[in-house]
This record gives sequence, C-alpha cells and structure tokens, in this order.
Amino acid sequence: MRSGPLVELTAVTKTYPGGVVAVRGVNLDIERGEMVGIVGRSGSGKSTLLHLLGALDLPSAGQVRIDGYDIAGLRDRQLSALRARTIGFVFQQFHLAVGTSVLDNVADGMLYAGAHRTVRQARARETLGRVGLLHRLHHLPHQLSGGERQRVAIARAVIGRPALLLADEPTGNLDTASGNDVMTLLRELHSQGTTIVIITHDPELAAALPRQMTMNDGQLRGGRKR
Ligand SMILES: Nc1ncnc2c1ncn2[C@@H]1O[C@H](COP(=O)(O)OP(=O)(O)OP(=O)(O)O)[C@@H](O)[C@H]1O
Repeated sequence: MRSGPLVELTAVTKTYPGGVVAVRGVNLDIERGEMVGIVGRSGSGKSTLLHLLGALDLPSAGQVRIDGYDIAGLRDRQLSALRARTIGFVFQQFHLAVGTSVLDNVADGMLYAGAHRTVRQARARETLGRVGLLHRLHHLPHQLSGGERQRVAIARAVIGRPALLLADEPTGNLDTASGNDVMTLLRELHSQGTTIVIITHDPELAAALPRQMTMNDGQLRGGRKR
C-alpha cells in the first residue's frame, strides 16, 4: 500500500462548457480508512466533486491525486486501471444490469481482473454473503426491493476490494428502514478497512458520520485538516 492520503485535491476547479463553475478551488485530503460525508444543497457541486474524486472526470484547474498518482499524468488506459483497482462506485439509481441475475451483476464487478467466470461467481457469492443476500443469488434486479438492489450494487462495487468506495446519495431512493440498513452495511465495510465517501443532501445522515464536509456553491468547508 502506498503512503500519504488516499485522495488529495489541491486548488481543484471544474468549469463546465457554457461556463458553470461547479467546483471552485477545493482543497481536500481523504486519509486511508476514513468515512466522510459531503453534504450540500442541490446544485452545490457534490456530484461533480464525486466525479473528480473518482477520476471519472478531470479538473479544469488544480491537481487530483489518487493513491499517490496525479490523474492528469495518466493515459486513458492507466486511468481506467486505477479506477478499476482502487475505486468502487455506488449511485442513487443502483445501475444494475437489467435481466442479469444478482450473482452475475456482482460477478461483473470484477470483469476488469480477467478472472474466469466461475472464479468471479465464487467471489460474488462470498461478497453477497457479506451484504446478507445469499438467498437472492438467482433473482433478477426487478424482483428485489430497493434496499436489496442497493445492497447488490454495493456488493458489485466492493467485490474487487477497492481501497475507496464513493457513494452518491446511496439512500436517496430508499425508505428510512432500508436506508438505515444500507448505512449499517457501509459502516461495516468501513470498519473492515474501506475508505468511504458519501455524498448526501441529508444533514442528519452526514452528521452521523465520523467526518463531515459541506459544499456550498462549489466551495468545500472542512476539506483539509492541517
Ligand atoms: N454536464 C454538465 N454541464 C453543464 N453544467 C453542469 C453539468 N453537470 C452539472 N452542471 C452544473 O453544475 C452545478 C453543480 O452540479 P452538481 O450535479 O455537481 O450538483 P449537486 O450538488 O450534485 O446537485 P444534486 O444534489 O441536485 O445532484 C449545477 O449548477 C449544475 O447545473
């Protein structure tokens, strides 16, 4: 494992074509093993920040380092490899493959590793055990509740044991009880060593996390501790 913060943003700005400045001069360190909430109103720039944290997008100015790598210095293939090895993503809308079993949805989270399907399925089974869904292996996504779907999405995101899990409004489509189950699961993954960043517009949810930051009009409060 490399030393230094897992994610380091220095003076990061993201301007969209058309001129909207979605993220302005953000400095942010996320240490290995942290669990962080980023809270902010709709349009404050949270999703844009998450895309930058996950190297899904490049900054217009400033530097993003992930696991020690300055992402601006990587070729597309190196960037994809870094993402695949290091980062898992969870979204509000689950994004599961329609018509594909729960087991294969999760097994596909390891496609990048080039392992045989039976190996991936064995890992998927083990990971679905961790999220409490061994009784749903052969169901299709549309046969699951929202909370179950999100647990499948989390299993897919962590099957490759990424150092960093980025979750964009992971409870946004769930009722309170299922949302609490998903948060409990994320805490468990955190206690097992995964660094987690959760984007939310829910101040209560963010307040319950070990570290919180606030996004306001593209600016981040609480980003750097030193
Ligand atoms: N692809 C894009 N092109 C142009 N402007 C964009 C694009 N994506 C987002 N924006 C703008 O950037 C600003 C920040 O958007 P972003 O989605 O990051 O906010 P958010 O805090 O995640 O909002 P929400 O909670 O509603 O998802 C908004 O003003 C938005 O309209």
